[in-house]
Amino acid sequence: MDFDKLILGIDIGTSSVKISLLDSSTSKSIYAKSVPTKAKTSSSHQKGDEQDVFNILKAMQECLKSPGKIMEKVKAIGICGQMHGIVFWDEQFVQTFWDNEFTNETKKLVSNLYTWQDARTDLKFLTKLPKPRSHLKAYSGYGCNTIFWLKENQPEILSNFKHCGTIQDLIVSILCNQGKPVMSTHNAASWGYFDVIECSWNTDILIQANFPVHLLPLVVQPGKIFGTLYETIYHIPKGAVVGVALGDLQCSVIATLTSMTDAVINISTSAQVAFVTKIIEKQCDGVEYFPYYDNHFLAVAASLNGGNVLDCFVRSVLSWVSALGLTITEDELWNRLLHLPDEEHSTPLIVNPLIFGERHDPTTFGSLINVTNNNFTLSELFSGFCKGLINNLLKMMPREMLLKAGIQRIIGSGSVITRNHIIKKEIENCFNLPLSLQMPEDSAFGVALALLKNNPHLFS
Ligand SMILES: Nc1ncnc2c1ncn2[C@@H]1O[C@H](COP(=O)(O)OP(=O)(O)O)[C@@H](O)[C@H]1O
Ligand SMILES: O=C(CO)[C@@H](O)[C@H](O)[C@H](O)[C@H](O)COP(=O)(O)O
Repeated sequence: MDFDKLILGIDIGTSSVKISLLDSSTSKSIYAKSVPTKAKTSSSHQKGDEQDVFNILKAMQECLKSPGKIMEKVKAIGICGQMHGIVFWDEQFVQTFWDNEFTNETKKLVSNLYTWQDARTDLKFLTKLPKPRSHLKAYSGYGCNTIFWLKENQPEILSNFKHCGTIQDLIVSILCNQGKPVMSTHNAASWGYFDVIECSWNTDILIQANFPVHLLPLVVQPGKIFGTLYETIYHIPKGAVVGVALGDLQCSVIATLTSMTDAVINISTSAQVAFVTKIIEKQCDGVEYFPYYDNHFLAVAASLNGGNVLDCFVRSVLSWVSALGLTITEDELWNRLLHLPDEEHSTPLIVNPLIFGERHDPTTFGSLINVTNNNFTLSELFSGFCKGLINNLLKMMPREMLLKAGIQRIIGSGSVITRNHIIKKEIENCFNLPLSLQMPEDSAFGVALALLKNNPHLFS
């Protein structure tokens, strides 16, 4: 088929980088690819969660290499990714990508990515911080709180680097070869201390608390263009337009939502239930209102327990297998777990899977209930974890809240839903609404679609 104008969407997820090529004349995805980043790296803090930026860039390069000559048709590039996290860099670092020089020397020009799972800012630390002037609270793993912690404990990180942003902001800067980032409200709101209504950082509050406000990027509305591609790479022509980076959460919704009566459940490393609304309701524990588009918000129950919990379970089983002197590959174990026969027990095993706590309740962790002499099996344990994840989402965003908002259907997206039949069935059971499924590269497709919708003139 001959395509005229393509839009490339890139999603920098917590576990993998995904790309999608969207045909601007049909708004359909014509190519998709996902590459695991394997970026988790050791942290100097016991509760830290850090990723190696080079591994993320390498996974992105592998994705970009794969479509080949068709990339010559790319007119615009949209980038989204994991929210809340923060990475620091120097002007020169951006250039190293273009010089193809990822050496130990260039490692000094960029920090690790401190992810949304970083829990070093514990409750004790958070209580010392000023209260943000925003309808959004600032939790552990949020960029501004991580800066507060670094200022007190590792000030050299703040003095060694000139710029900071989310990982997707860094990638936008790299592609345009401009060291200084510009952020969308999606990502700024995910850092905390940002007033979405005023579109401004809480600079006065932050200055009073001796926060290095000079590090905070300029913020613009989502849909704005940041710049253009600096040089031709992977057949993508120099000059292709690059949009300001967006949040993966918002992009997963843009990709899938067809009506205001739909809610979206996305499960990848994390898990969320969200719907679009114009009104910020009185907040209840676990539901936040993140900026979406055009004065609309996303009411979101964002759980810290998603695919990462199943990953943790798989790793535990792998370590038991190895302790017994046996072997099984990780892929084979996933495959077996996803195809174990269903079991019926008069007393089913109940798994409360809160391995990572929740933002609104960070000190309550997981538990097993109703263990009997016949239900403590691999099948019951795995399906218990899967079901527990959905029951936890339901607790955070009750069905009544969805019905009150006029929601009539749930759209399921993210690789963990599309690959896991237990999770699909439990969503239908728990939420008791029709479920429609979308492809796993949803956010990469969504960020490309957002560029098309916000800048139709570029593709006419
Ligand atoms: N081989 C596998 N088979 C099925 N599921 C897997 C496999 N490997 C990882 N997963 C699940 O996929 C999740 C990551 O999904 P992914 O879409 O790559 O995440 P993200 O968008 O956060 O980068 C993991 O947390 C894990 O639950
Ligand atoms: O944490 C929130 C929102 O508060 C999430 O919805 C948001 O999507 C974050 O970016 C995720 O935590 C990371 O996404 P993913 O890698 O699990 O796809």
